Amino acid sequence: MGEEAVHFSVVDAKDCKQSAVDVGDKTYVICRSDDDSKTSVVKIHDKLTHTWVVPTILGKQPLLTKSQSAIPVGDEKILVIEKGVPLNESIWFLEIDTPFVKQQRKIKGTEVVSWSKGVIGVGQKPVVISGPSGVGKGTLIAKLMKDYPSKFGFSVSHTTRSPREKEIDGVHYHFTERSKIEKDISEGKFLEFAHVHGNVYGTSIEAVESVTDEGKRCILDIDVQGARSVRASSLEAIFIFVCPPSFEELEKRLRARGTETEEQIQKRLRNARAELDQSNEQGLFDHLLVNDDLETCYENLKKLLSLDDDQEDSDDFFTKEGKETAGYSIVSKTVSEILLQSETNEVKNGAACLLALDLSSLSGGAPGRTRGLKIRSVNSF
Ligand SMILES: Nc1nc2c(ncn2[C@@H]2O[C@H](COP(=O)(O)OP(=O)(O)O)[C@@H](O)[C@H]2O)c(=O)[nH]1
Ligand SMILES: Nc1ncnc2c1ncn2[C@@H]1O[C@H](COP(=O)(O)OP(=O)(O)O)[C@@H](O)[C@H]1O
Repeated sequence: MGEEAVHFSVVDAKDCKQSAVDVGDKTYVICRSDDDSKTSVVKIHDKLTHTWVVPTILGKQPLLTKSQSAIPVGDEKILVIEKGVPLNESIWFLEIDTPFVKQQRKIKGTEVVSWSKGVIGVGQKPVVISGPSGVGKGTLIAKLMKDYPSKFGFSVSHTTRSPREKEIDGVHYHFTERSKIEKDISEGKFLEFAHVHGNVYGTSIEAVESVTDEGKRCILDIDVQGARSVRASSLEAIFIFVCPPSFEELEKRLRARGTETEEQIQKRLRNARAELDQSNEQGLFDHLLVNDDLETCYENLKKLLSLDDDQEDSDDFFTKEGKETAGYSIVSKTVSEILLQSETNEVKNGAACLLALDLSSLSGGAPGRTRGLKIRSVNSF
């Protein structure tokens, strides 16, 4: 197996450092916008029809501060390395024909591309916790967050419902207007959303990724419809359903909490029956937990989480050199690896001037981050 041809070039235009990448019959031109926003602009040239298209860009975008180098990875995405920023901030994928992009193209009826940030290592799978209103999800999650503040982070959902007395905007929920959440959903900013008890609730991609970017394991408290959507998404998670010991006990807890009107309680109890019915559906939840005695249930939840065979991301390279600020650019591509050359070409603080980026076990992708990147130093070069 030899070297693959490298189809890329970096063109320095006056004020706009741009990369042009050929994939199939199209050339993708990636550059910085003319305004001061430093956001990306993508233009697609169809070599057959000689036409240009400016696609809708989805996903969190890289800030194109300096210049970048780019290379296709298969025919679904383009790897873009942004220069002059720390390595763990510099790796991005422009998805051009992944399943997510294909689906969005159909929905929007326009050409679509999507950014996804590359993350070194796989991290731990997020934990989705569902269950009927009043079963104790919030109580269990609060205990977990209090006992393990550096290990777990809560995905703060958006909702159109009004805040309860002790709820804080940005901590328990992002309380939002219906028109705003609908706009953000249509712009692809949400991993999932659902209409629950008469309101819209949704998990933004940013809510999950800001937790995982901090190196913490993300906890999502979402309803069964939301769990179903996450199952169907590119986010690999563990799904737990919390059940009450009995329906009567559920009703008792809901009333004792004292946060809903009688009408709202009735609506939540009606929905609870449907949620409980779906909890046994095959392939939806990985674990069912009965919350009878709170302490026992909490111990069982902890057992479930530590029994998970995910490994902590203990990639030495990432911790040692992920914060290295010397920029890297792509120099070549072999069958399994992409070689990155340090801009300064110096070996500084033990950092390598040549790195091999292994893309063989990528997971996730837009919407969200692309995980599973592996990097090794090639200092002997
Ligand atoms: N699909 C989805 N459901 C959510 C989200 N956030 C909260 N929920 C669910 O919405 C339901 C109502 O939540 P909430 O109004 O806080 O009431 P509670 O369940 O009685 O505490 C619960 O089942 C939550 O799990 C979200 O982002 N997406
Ligand atoms: N195991 C339990 N036994 C008795 N009460 C509980 C238990 N777990 C939670 N509760 C109480 O039940 C009410 C509902 O719990 P909460 O965490 O708000 O539920 P959810 O987030 O699922 O709607 C709260 O008043 C809480 O203190």
